[in-house]
Amino acid sequence: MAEAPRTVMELVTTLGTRIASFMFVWAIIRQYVPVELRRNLESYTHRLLDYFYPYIRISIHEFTGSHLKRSEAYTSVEAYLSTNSTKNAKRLKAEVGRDSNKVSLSMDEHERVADEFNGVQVWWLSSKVVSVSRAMSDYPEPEKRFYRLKFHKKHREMITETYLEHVLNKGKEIKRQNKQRRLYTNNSGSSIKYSGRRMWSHIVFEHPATFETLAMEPSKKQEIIEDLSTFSKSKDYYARIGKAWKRGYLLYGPPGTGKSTMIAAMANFLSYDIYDLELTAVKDNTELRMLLIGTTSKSIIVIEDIDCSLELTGQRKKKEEKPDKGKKEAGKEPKDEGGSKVTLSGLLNFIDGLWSASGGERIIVFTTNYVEKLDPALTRRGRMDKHVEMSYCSFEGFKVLAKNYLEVEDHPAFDSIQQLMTEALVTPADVAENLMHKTTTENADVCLSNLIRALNEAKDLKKNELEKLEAMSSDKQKEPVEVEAMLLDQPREPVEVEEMLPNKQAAEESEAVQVEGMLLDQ
Ligand SMILES: Nc1ncnc2c1ncn2[C@@H]1O[C@H](COP(=O)(O)OP(=O)(O)OP(=O)(O)O)[C@@H](O)[C@H]1O
Ligand SMILES: [Mg+2]
Repeated sequence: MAEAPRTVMELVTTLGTRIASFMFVWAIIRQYVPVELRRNLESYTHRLLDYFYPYIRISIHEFTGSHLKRSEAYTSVEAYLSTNSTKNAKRLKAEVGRDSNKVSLSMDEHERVADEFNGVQVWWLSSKVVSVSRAMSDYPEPEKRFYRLKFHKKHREMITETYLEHVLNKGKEIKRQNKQRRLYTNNSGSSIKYSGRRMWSHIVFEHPATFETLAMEPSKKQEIIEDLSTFSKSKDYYARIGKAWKRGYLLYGPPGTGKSTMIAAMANFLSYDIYDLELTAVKDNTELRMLLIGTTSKSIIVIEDIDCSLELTGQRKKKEEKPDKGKKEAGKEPKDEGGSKVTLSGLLNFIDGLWSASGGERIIVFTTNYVEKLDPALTRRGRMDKHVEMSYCSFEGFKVLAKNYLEVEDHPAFDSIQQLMTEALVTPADVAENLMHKTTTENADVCLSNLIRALNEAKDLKKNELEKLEAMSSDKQKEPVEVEAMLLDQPREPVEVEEMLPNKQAAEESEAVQVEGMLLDQ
């Protein structure tokens, strides 16, 4: 037992003597051997050491070449190691990135962390080189920081081919998630210089909507979440089948059912930027193409209220002169004379992905209150891959809103609300409006009774409308005679006659044929 300390002492002594001898010889070499020879000697020594040294080292420098731009590989490794090092490293540094609002942690200089990939152990070291002239110069060079990866040489192939790619991809993903997202809008046509990004102006996108706070059928919500996450992981799949990596969503439903909220939730879920494309401000197809080329990868391109945007709805547009019930505000009506010359075919080309030869994932979302007004060419499958109906509020939807707005998951008023919701049509926006505190003294009980009152009102309204419709349909029995009389007085296009009929949809099926027949007879 007494042997052990003596052996250790001997070892230390021997090692000390060897180091001292080496230092002595090295000092003599430095002093008497010419620089050129010394360099050669160093190089041979490194080669000799490398021959016996079983590890390979790869350095990734912060700045490469003469550019003062940080290397993307370095920042990706930094981001990749941030998660690993927060768990394992003892010395960390905290920074807030230029495009981020979060504090990000990374390894401090000369810190080392281990990582494991497919059962193989690797080590990362963070280090820096300080230039000798740095301290004396008036314009000091920046410190040259780098990461060094060390692994056993028997894993060379796996590390260089698979692990490094994994690190860079993972790092890019983390960087993107930490980045502040942006909401871009297209500038007015006249001021556009056709130079990519200048066509878009942006603000920081900070919408708090998430799928968790979105009120909609749970199974439908889950389907969308899965669709989005499959899409975002399908780079290789899209490349294999030769399709542009994009996905089209058509969101339709009455105002206030959460179409815009859903877009924000999608952007937050995928950490994508949003490009809100105002088609009425786009001069022509060329400008549309330039705008789209100016969008970045991993973004959602949104065209809201597509039915109100330009002459995209084909022939039927001319027929829809009368604003329907619940139609958009005046400001959202299409701009016509002298405005945009974007055509349906221009837009279809864009959706078909001809422009997106530059690759990169993009989601295109159209929203509309009137899906039936859109040209079928615009909505056919393959162009708009997913059609999502955003509908009136269900009881499940209400429960999500009650949790968001009141932090209430159960309440005695829920039973009557559930019953009323089967009898009245209200949008999630209506429900949200009632659940929101109007004063500081309003509590959950008050908000829920407000909602019950609103539901009762909606129920009465629905009842009155039904009664009116019934009255109208009984009047309709006399109509063919009246219409025939009008037609004899003043012949019209069959379409216009259809417009005059109340309850147009039902009339289309049962009576349009009859009226057209009458016209032909004339
Ligand atoms: N499904 C929903 N889940 C959660 N909140 C909703 C939902 N639908 C509407 N809201 C609330 O109502 C407000 C209006 O909704 P939103 O703007 O998303 O409706 P929209 O369908 O886009 O309407 P429009 O057709 O008029 O553009 C939102 O700010 C949100 O607070
Ligand atoms: Mg909207």
